[in-house]
Amino acid sequence: MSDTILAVRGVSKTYGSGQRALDAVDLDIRRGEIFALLGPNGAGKTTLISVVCGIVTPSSGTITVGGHDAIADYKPARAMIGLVPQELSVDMFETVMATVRFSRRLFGRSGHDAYLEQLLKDLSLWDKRDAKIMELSGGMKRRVLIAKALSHEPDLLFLDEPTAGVDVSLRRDMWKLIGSLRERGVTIILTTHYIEEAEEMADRVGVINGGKLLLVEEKTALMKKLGKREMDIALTDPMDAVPAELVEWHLTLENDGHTLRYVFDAQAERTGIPSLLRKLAELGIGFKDLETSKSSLEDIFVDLVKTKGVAA
Ligand SMILES: Nc1ncnc2c1ncn2[C@@H]1O[C@H](COP(=O)(O)OP(=O)(O)OP(=O)(O)O)[C@@H](O)[C@H]1O
Repeated sequence: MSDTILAVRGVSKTYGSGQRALDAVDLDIRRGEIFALLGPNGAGKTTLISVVCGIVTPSSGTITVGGHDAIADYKPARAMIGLVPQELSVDMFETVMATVRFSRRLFGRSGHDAYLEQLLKDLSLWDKRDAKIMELSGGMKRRVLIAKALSHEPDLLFLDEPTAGVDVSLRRDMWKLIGSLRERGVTIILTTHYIEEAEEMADRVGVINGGKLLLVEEKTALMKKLGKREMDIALTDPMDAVPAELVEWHLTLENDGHTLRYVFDAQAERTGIPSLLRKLAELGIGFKDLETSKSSLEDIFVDLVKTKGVAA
């Protein structure tokens, strides 16, 4: 079994309107990973999902899902995919069970109620199986969309903005749920505006903007490579300005002059910390505490925006 479940090669899409939504995208998704596709509004995330799912035809390029050509061999390719769309796409008057059963049949799979029962239980929907969708809360409706997408036992699940507009506790529930899906062996691609979400969930992160995939990296490597560290020096006596003798460290004064902040490259061989501390001692500047912190994926994204021109 190949390790690559999805291969996107040179895929471009120009809509009839002339809008170029995807520009020569290459992407390999590994079996079993959680991949977060990060990008601002209009970056091309939904279009990328749509071409893989056969909803939008690419202008050029090829897509292979589990070895099947997603265009020439559409049916088996599509059967391997579950799609949780951004918007609610269910019949409000149907019951939960009828909705997932219908979805399963659409893919030519019948019976196997044991699977659906377990699925609804995993999604905490079993008690609501006979309720009409319109009677459910917003969070439950989202879970129905996931149940629907998983009804035919796909290998690859797309979640388009899984937590857009949901409150913090529901977002955390959703993250837990996504984690448990991965444990069941489902490969997951999620799109998100929330960097926190990518940071929490993803094994790898792709950043897309203007239809171009700007970067694909292991999340931890990305954070390590592009990460900066901060060191806050809590001063014994506050100061009005950074002394001229400390100019080479580009320090900033924070916290009403009580804290000196030093930002340094976590990967650099020389951090500059020992020499800075020596200099402080030389100048007789006393401090009570030193605290270092790592940058988040959010800081990294903001940096990328600056250096690669990703419009945030
Ligand atoms: N059916 C369409 N016809 C014409 N242009 C479209 C169509 N769908 C999307 N676009 C355009 O293609 C570009 C990419 O849109 P897409 O929906 O893929 O972005 P996105 O990253 O999913 O954005 P969001 O985060 O807002 O959902 C945008 O400029 C959008 O206006």
